[in-house]
Amino acid sequence: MTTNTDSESPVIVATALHKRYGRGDAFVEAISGVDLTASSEEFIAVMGTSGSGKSTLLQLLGGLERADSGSIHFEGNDICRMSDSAIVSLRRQSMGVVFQAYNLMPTLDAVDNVALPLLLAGMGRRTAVPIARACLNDVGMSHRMGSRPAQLSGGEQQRVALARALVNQPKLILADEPTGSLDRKNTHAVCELLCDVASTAGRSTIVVTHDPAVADYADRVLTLEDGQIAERMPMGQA
Ligand SMILES: Nc1ncnc2c1ncn2[C@@H]1O[C@H](COP(=O)(O)OP(=O)(O)OP(=O)(O)O)[C@@H](O)[C@H]1O
Repeated sequence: MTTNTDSESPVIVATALHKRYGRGDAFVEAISGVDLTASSEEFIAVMGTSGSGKSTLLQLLGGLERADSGSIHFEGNDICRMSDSAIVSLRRQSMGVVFQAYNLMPTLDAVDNVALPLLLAGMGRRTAVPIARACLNDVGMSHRMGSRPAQLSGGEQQRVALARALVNQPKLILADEPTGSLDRKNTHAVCELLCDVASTAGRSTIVVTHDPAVADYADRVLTLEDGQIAERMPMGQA
């Protein structure tokens, strides 16, 4: 059970974000004055037409792209004012990122793919592998721990990618079209998993999606239009 304080405390707060690509006359205002607060245990879906800035927003929140102005407060830091190396450490420690293209290492089996972030963070294999196994178990992949990505279906690969995103017990999960290449059944299975992992105290989950079926699982849907938040809809009114 969660207290009000838990569910109301923000995990990440982005203020007045702007991001422009290109220069001179040939620029695109990808994000134009976005404010976003994500609370503990909140599952936010970001929707909007192609080119409206969804992926850019997610990349800014994850520190994968730099904002031109604004601030992003997360874990006591302003990501917009951190060095690249500090952002990489913060992401490794406290964020889990999932993409439509699962980005799994083709030569590694599922366990080693999931253990990789821990190994990169300096953890020894003996400690990392049991944690990776537990995460694979959590996403229903305990029977395919020794399989390499090419031996797994799209839905299974996405489960492994989700397990990898969860292995560092992140405060923030950022997912860009995590169900984009999945069929209905696997889409719902991955959404159920995302809902489960989203309901962890101190954690926010932000998912970019075109799929209304995914948005149905969210606590809140933000719609981007030309780099700005057009609507804020509590679920049930979407
Ligand atoms: N690296 C880049 N260089 C130049 N322009 C970019 C770059 N990345 C994105 N853009 C532009 O910024 C705008 C927002 O792109 P973004 O990928 O964030 O949109 P999106 O809503 O995620 O689109 P989609 O749903 O098609 O993935 C688009 O006009 C896009 O062309």
